[in-house]
Amino acid sequence: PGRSSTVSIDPSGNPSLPRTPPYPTQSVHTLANGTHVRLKFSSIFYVAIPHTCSNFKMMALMASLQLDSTLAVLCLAFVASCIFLVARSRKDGARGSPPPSPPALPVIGNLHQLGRGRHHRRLQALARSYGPLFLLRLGSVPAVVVSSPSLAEAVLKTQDHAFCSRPQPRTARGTLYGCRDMAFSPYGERWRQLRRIAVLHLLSAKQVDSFRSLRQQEVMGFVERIRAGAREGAVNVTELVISLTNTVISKAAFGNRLGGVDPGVVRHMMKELTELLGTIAVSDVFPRLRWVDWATGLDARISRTAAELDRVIEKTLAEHEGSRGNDGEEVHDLLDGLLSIFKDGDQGFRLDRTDVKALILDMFIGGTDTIYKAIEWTMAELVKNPREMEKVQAEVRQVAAGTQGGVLEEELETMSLLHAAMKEALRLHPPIPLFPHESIQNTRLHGYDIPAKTRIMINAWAIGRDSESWEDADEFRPERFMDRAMDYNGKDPRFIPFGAGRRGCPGIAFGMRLAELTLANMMYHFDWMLPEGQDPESFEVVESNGFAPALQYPLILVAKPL
Ligand code: HEM
Repeated sequence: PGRSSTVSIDPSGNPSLPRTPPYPTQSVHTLANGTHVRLKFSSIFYVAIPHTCSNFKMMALMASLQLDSTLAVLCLAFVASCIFLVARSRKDGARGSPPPSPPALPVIGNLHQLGRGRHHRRLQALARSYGPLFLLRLGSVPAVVVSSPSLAEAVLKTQDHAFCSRPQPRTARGTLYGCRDMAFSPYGERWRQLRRIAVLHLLSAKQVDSFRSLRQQEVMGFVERIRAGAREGAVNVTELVISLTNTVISKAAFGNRLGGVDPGVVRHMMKELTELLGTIAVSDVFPRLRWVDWATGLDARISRTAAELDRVIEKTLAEHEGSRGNDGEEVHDLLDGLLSIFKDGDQGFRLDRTDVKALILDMFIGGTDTIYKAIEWTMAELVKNPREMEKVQAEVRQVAAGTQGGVLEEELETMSLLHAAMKEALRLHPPIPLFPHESIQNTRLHGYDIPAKTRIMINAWAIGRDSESWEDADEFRPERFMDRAMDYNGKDPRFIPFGAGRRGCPGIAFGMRLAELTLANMMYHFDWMLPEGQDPESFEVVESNGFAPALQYPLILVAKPL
């Protein structure tokens, strides 16, 4: 008594029942123990009871049997649908919902769509058709291309915990001690420790400051070489700038203690290393075809370069170890700094000898090509836009007026037009136009599923020319940076020549101090023009081929001393 239960059975299961109810909507029965039972028939569902059953117990039994079998059918259907759904979701999980992708060819996938260089341009064109996030299959390797500021922000900042690793290409594994360096290291505790050491001990503001007189001295020498060259005719600016940046990096890393190795050999080795690192090995895109790298001679080239590099660095290391302590333990160069951590450790982390060598190579890889390209591109754009050059020159000459010997580093701070011209050149020509990351876990980006270990290529070049972010995006207009508090740190995803987030470039200060000081002195000491027969309108600022292009032809200019 007081308790009731409802049993509903759809009569449509029994087609012999008419749909309109000729049945009572309720009936009351008294059971053998005297309990009264009120049986309600829902107005929607009717209990299907064969006419032959007059006894209530029999009716109840029949009803419960029907119920049981219906429930059993329902349960079976439910379990079956669950199995189906789980199976489907597993299948979907494996495939997920991938980003859109251009049609791929069998075996090579989308490799043919990358072209033979200037990949950033081809990828920008593909982004126009497939959107700012699309998937390529490079041989058997999936790679997602990111081409808009908002997606770059997601990859480099908001979701950078998922996208903070790097692929380890064959050439980097072969030359950088199995990617024991920082730049190519997979994300993890080792990378964190290396990064901390690099940021605190190699590239900190204090360390960068400590190289001030080195920069000043080398830039003065550079000015003198231009002056000497100008007396002969036009000057090969590219060559002189490359030589300057190499010398500064080499002296910052090793001082003058090269262990008897000729500076020219160091320069040659680093050139070979950067060239190799810009090479895509067949096994990078077809991991099963390792033998092709051997057959094409790439393996031999990698081994030769690695052995030669190791020999050179071992010699400089030996000389540094020999001279340690002879000068009152004063740290002079980056290798000295690394050796003290090798010997004494740092916050419980001790570098081994291979770590020291790999980290010092990172300084060369990071700094050599990038700084010279930043200077070369800015100079080329200023020559192409003489009115902008005049404005920068006027500012530099006014700020540094009366300074003996040229522009000093402390004077750079107030040269806002110079900074703006440099930023504008880096927006149009980021020295690393496409930089790679790798996902470390399955994740979702922009509504698409990205599996772990997918390569992510950030097209900084396309982002710098995004027409929604930049008016007349292909024009060189430094004034657009005059009233924007946009810096190199990547906080604004529209401008990321140095990347951003936890893998962002740690060498910004090191690189830009040298680049700005060099450019300021070029502006201060000389008037620049194209050689006779060329004019700014017909002068084309064209990229070379390759993964990280420079100017297609060396920049040859006439320098008129002030
Ligand atoms: C104009 C000069 C430079 C430019 C445009 C530049 C650009 C970049 C870019 C785009 C990245 C990748 C960022 C990312 O993945 O989010 C990077 C990483 C890196 N750069 Fe630079 N760089 C410059 C100068 C330097 C210098 C002078 C050094 C060292 C002396 C350096 C050392 C590194 C290192 C070690 C990394 C790897 C960081 C990591 O993976 O944790 N860079 N740089």
